[in-house]
Amino acid sequence: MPLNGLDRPVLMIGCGTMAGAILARWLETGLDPARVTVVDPGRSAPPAQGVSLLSALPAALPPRAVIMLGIKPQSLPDVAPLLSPLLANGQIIISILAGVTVAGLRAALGEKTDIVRIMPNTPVALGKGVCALYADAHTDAGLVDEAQRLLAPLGLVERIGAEAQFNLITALTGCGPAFVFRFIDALAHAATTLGLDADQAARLAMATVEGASALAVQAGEPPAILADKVASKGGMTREGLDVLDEGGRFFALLTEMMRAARDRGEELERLASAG
Ligand SMILES: NC(=O)C1=CN([C@@H]2O[C@H](COP(=O)(O)OP(=O)(O)OC[C@H]3O[C@@H](n4cnc5c(N)ncnc54)[C@H](OP(=O)(O)O)[C@@H]3O)[C@@H](O)[C@H]2O)C=CC1
Ligand SMILES: O=C(O)[C@@H]1CCC=N1
Repeated sequence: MPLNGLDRPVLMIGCGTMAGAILARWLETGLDPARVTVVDPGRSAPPAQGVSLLSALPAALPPRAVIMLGIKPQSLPDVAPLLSPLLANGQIIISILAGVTVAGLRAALGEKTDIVRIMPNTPVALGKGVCALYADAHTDAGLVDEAQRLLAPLGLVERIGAEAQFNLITALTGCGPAFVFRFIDALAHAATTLGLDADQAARLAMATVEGASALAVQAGEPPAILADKVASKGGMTREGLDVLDEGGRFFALLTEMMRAARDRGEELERLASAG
């Protein structure tokens, strides 16, 4: 069965952590590996059996290919001049590059290119990711719908109306898993500092975050209310929450964290448009 009824060839240019996670999920949900070519000079083996691996772009690209840009934003100036002459109508470019706008991609790849800009995150590997999607009016609407169907097995796909919000959304969802991983680590570290065995603390922190996330998703109540429900009157939780909440410092710290990530996106955007 082709993935979501799509029978296009898939070309992945750069297949590291993020594009690799997308590919893993696509293969798990029915993408035929024989339809996939990965172009990645850094790889010594294809990411999965049946996938073709090239160390450089081929002389020609299939006319109806889905072309995923999985390189770092800093590699675009090297890749774009080689890719641009190979592009033709009917292909879809899907870019996962942080801080590179659709206009920036068109300037690099050609004005007539159909481009869908997405921001995935690594939990897509489990079908539990978030994938923000943006396309402008120059991209064929049918191709955008096709891209959206292709992304559906990755998790929550949300179409973004204003590209100006993309860097902030990237800070929340693209970078978000790293922030959550750090929080899990911090929970475990705190318990270890106060006397728990490190392995046990890591195990218990992980299971607590997994359970709390699952409950938050299906509870039908906002997380703030769920937190209050854990905090029994006169009990332990409130004492802990009061430390986090003092003077709004936890919210302030996370706002600072997200601002820093968002601002780096804006900086990457400026660097990309400066060429
Ligand atoms: N990591 C994440 O969680 C997320 C990343 N992104 C975006 O994904 C993109 C990739 O990030 P990430 O996966 O972390 O990075 P990686 O370094 O893991 O992946 C990039 C891959 O591209 C390869 N590459 C470098 N130059 C070329 C080239 N000229 N042609 C083809 N392949 C090339 C790299 O090889 P080599 O290692 O040899 O350089 C590497 O395998 C970035 O644009 C980032 O903004 C978006 C959302 C989340
Ligand atoms: O750190 C980065 O720039 C990329 C984009 C979002 C997650 N990783």
